[in-house]
Amino acid sequence: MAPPGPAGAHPNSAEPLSRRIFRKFLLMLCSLLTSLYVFYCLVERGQTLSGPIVGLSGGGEEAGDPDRGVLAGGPRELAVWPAATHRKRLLQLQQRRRRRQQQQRRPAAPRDDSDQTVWEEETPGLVVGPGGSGAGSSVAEAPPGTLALLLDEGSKQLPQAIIIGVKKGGTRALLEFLRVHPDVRAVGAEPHFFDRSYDKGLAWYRELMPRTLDGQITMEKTPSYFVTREAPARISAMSKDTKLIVVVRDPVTRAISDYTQTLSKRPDIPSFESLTFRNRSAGLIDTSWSAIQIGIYAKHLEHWLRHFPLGQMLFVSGERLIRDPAGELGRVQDFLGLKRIITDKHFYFNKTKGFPCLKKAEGSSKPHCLGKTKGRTHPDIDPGVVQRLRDFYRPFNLKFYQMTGQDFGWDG
Ligand SMILES: Nc1ncnc2c1ncn2[C@@H]1O[C@H](COP(=O)(O)OS(=O)(=O)O)[C@@H](OP(=O)(O)O)[C@H]1O
Repeated sequence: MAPPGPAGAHPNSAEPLSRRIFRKFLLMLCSLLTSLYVFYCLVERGQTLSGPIVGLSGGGEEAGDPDRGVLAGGPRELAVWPAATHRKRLLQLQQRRRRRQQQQRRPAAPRDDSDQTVWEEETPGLVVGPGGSGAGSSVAEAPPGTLALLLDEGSKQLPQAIIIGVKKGGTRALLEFLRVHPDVRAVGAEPHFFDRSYDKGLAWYRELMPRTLDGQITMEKTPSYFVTREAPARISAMSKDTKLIVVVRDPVTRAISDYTQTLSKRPDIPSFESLTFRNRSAGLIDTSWSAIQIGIYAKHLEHWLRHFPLGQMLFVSGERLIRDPAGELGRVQDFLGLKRIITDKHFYFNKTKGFPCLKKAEGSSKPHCLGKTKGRTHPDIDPGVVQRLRDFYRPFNLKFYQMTGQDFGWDG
């Protein structure tokens, strides 16, 4: 018979000491293994959802940007939007790579009839200081393997949509605003392929394009296409499905804007009034002057409609693009089959500039207005000459309204 134990002692207290120690050891081992497993799972989850992204972004500009549904809050949002976040980061990396390529390709002697000279100044984040933008500094922190993998993603495509005009219509503003959309990738400079460089071939043209991922649209803008006779047939030969966007503006203001640009580069040119007329006393307009000729929209449109159905063209009002950029961007996103991501939350009116600006430009967290060559002060033009031009354009404008089914309101 075993000796009685102390009062209240456990019935198993008779168990040998070594066995009790072994049981305790087993228990501790189990808890240790469980903790290790839980810890491992947490680390795994963290890496899948945010590891490379957080590592690359170093904090990320997306935080608190509910518009894109990316990184709006904590782990729950990460769990919901990992693909979108990854994609956004890819975009930033690709953008940096594109900037490097564009800087290498910078045109040696820009022509004076386009905004090629200023696109760089107007392309947000191109000049990256020592600290770099959010995207810039993040690239430097990326593990080399990850970076190489990310930079190799996507491929260059011919554009599926082109802003074909019109010069001084507001084409740069439209492109810069559209680039905010995560599914739009656009070349910054004007390629001038279908008017000046067609002989270089489509492979050359494609090489100018940024890389895109599945579902992203490649775009470019060259406003002179709208008035280039060969452009409709050439674009149609590239793809009959190309979507065409035309930003139009009151042709009289457009002509003055065009003249103002030329004047800024060649201050010694004759006055607007004298260039307008072939014979001033007879009131005969000089339609061979490009500043006047470009504004006869109905005539140019006729050429396009021989190659493209009207439904494949979108006419954006340059005036509304200034008054209500989000409204016009809504129409453009619908036309391109894009989710309406760019909304009024993306814009603010900059009183100093006198134009709407972006709260955050593509790949940047800073506000961005277009450069000083956009929104120039126009010279005062003789009101009689302005009236004569209004009379000249009226029938063409009415024809253009009929053709497009849109009244742009330039004639009262
Ligand atoms: N948000 C914003 N900021 C600045 N400027 C704006 C904006 N939206 C439209 N615009 C108008 O765009 C006009 C220039 O048109 P483009 O970009 O098509 O010019 S260009 O053909 O590419 O040279 C430019 O013409 P000017 O005012 O004559 O300089 C502007 O009126």
